[in-house]
Amino acid sequence: MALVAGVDSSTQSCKVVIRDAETGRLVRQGRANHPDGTEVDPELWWTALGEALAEAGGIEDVDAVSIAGQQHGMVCLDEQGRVVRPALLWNDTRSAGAAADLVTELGPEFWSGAVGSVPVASFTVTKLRWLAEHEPEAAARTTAVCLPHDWLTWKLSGSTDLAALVTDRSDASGTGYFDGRTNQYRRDLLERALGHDALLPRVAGPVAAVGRVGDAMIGPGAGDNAAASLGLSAGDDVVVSLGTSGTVFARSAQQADDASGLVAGFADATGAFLPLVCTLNAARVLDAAARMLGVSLDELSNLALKAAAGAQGVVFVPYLEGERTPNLPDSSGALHGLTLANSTRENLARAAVEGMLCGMAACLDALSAQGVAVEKVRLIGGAARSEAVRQIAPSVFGVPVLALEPGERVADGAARQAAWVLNGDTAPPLWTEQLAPPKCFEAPASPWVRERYAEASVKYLNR
Ligand SMILES: Nc1ncnc2c1ncn2[C@@H]1O[C@H](COP(=O)(O)OP(=O)(O)O)[C@@H](O)[C@H]1O
Ligand SMILES: O=C(CO)[C@@H](O)[C@H](O)COP(=O)(O)O
Repeated sequence: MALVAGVDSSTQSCKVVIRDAETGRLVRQGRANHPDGTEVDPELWWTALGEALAEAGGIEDVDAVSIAGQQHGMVCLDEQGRVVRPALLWNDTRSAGAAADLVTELGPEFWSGAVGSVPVASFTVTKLRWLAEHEPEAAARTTAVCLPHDWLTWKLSGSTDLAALVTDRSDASGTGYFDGRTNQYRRDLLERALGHDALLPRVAGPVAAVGRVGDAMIGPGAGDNAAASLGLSAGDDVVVSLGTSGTVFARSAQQADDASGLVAGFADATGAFLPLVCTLNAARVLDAAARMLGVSLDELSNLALKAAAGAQGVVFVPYLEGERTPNLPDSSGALHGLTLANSTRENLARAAVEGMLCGMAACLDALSAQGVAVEKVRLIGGAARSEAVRQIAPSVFGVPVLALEPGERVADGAARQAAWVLNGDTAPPLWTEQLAPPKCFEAPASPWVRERYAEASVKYLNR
């Protein structure tokens, strides 16, 4: 039996699944935590990967491995391949001013036309501009720039040669200096941001073997959302992922071109595209609400389900990390509409779930405005484990919600890519044993919840 390993090096943790390459049956798994914070020494990801692989029983008997990871993070390397400074993650908003400058210099239409997306603080290109302006010495020492999954793939291969750095289209498309239509880097945009050219990872095709670790082939890997899309075989369904980030995406034959900046024109992991909308506030909104109420996440879910839709007028505006969609990097969260009568633990719990979901519903609207049909959604990510989220989501989204058994969809997608690399077929393997059929949640739409949220959230912009 051939085995494949898939890795998800995500914001909060590193997860590994080892599956049967032919059927997709889960054989072993492991995980390890990442540190908190939006600036992280990449060595800590490497340590976590080692721990997660060890917990999964190692990869000595594995035939192929692929690494997926959080998108956009800026990993700068010097001439010797050493990390120049801690990586700035996708949810670090210090480059919001740099993003605004880059958009003003060239115009939003230019950006969406050139690279499919109008950069916000999450994009690598804005972090490089921030580096050039605030840490010019570190910018000058930057010989190569890569992304979290590229760096881990390189480390796993054992190479120290910068020329061996490799990425894939999906993650390259989140940099802000790669055009997924031509599959070419826009070095002019890299130079505009960093102040000089730099070595960038080679962009490998979706099924290229890019190296070896022991006897195992290494696949090109992917950005985490693209890996989830590959793992789910979601067809035309729209996916809502509720991890640290909240993302909404769907496969498409065309690169998005949204000059409003709401929809990012990313590439997927199969050679197509993945229009995507992303918030900074998803699962951690529920973590924060549970902390405030002094309850577990399961208790938070029970409380939320005891309150009526609309939480008797309480609105939780969820901009706890600032926000990316809408682009409000300096905003903060708020509890709105409290009265003596509605100030209950149940309403607060419900408002947290509804607030997070209303943020995602706006993302669904943005995707739909780009021509993507939103007839039902597939729910994944850590917060999709919450029963309250599963039951309330269809009423906020206004469409049925398909929820799978809890699992590691990004790591699964990376494993499926590894199996594809191994068998070299024209299409990814059909993994009959991988996914139990999703459970469908339906509920009458509750548009007044979104209306009340819209009224409340507008009062807290940039505060
Ligand atoms: N039962 C649950 N209810 C709500 N949130 C949950 C539950 N289980 C896990 N989570 C949350 O999911 C998040 C982690 O999800 P994950 O998709 O792994 O995030 P990331 O990929 O960004 O690291 C954490 O914030 C965690 O608290
Ligand atoms: O920035 C984006 C997508 O553009 C995020 O989706 C990151 O890729 C982080 O993902 P999670 O760790 O939240 O899954």
